[in-house]
Amino acid sequence: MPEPRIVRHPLVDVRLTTLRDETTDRASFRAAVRELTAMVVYEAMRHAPTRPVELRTPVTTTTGAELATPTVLVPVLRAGLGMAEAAHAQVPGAIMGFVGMARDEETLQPTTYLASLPASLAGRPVLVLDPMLATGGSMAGTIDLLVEHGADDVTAVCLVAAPEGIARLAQAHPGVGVVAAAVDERLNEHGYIVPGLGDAGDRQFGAMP
Ligand SMILES: O=P(O)(O)OC[C@H]1O[C@H](OP(=O)(O)OP(=O)(O)O)[C@H](O)[C@@H]1O
Ligand SMILES: O=c1cc[nH]c(=O)[nH]1
Ligand SMILES: [Mg+2]
Repeated sequence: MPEPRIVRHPLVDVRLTTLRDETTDRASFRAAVRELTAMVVYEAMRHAPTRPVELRTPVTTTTGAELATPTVLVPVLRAGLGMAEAAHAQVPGAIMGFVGMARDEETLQPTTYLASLPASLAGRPVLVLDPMLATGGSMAGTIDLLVEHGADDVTAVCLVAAPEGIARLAQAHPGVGVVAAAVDERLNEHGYIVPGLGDAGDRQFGAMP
């Protein structure tokens, strides 16, 4: 597995601080998720191949660029839904699939409740969007589904990752790259990232009953 790519930038640090602060309200939290997603997706697309396009400016003709292969974005519900629109704004031509995963907070095992994906993902770069990579179970399970659909070029795009999740993903899917805004210290005994930001789904959308 390639080394995780951590986006280092003062504007990233400021947004992360907003996310980590327990006094941040839900609307401000969602706004920081969107802003940070734009930065992390920008980095995730750094090596995307382009092809030349000829165009006219008001002054002359010139050569521009367009993405060579349509990207597929896959937010992992619920928390990844907050990243979807900002990622799509960065890559407007992308198509989007959806995976729903919920982690049992006792066993830490994820259950899939939704998989809406293009029939074939072969040859298409796929960015999986989930703010939290904790034990790595949800991300590894999502990528299992993508591989079943033929995916061969997958990047996990996260906001906060734990070393444990990165290691698990490296073992389960060694070809998958990780791009994140931060790699934190560790998981606690409840499987939460430390220092982390709490439950990214609850902080955006409210606690489930
Ligand atoms: O790496 P893991 O240990 O699997 O944990 C990470 C997962 O936990 C959170 O989702 P959660 O299950 O809380 O669902 P939610 O987005 O609906 O809150 C998060 O958004 C990831 O999907
Ligand atoms: O810290 C964590 C771990 C899993 N899921 C979250 O939302 N936060
Ligand atoms: Mg949650």
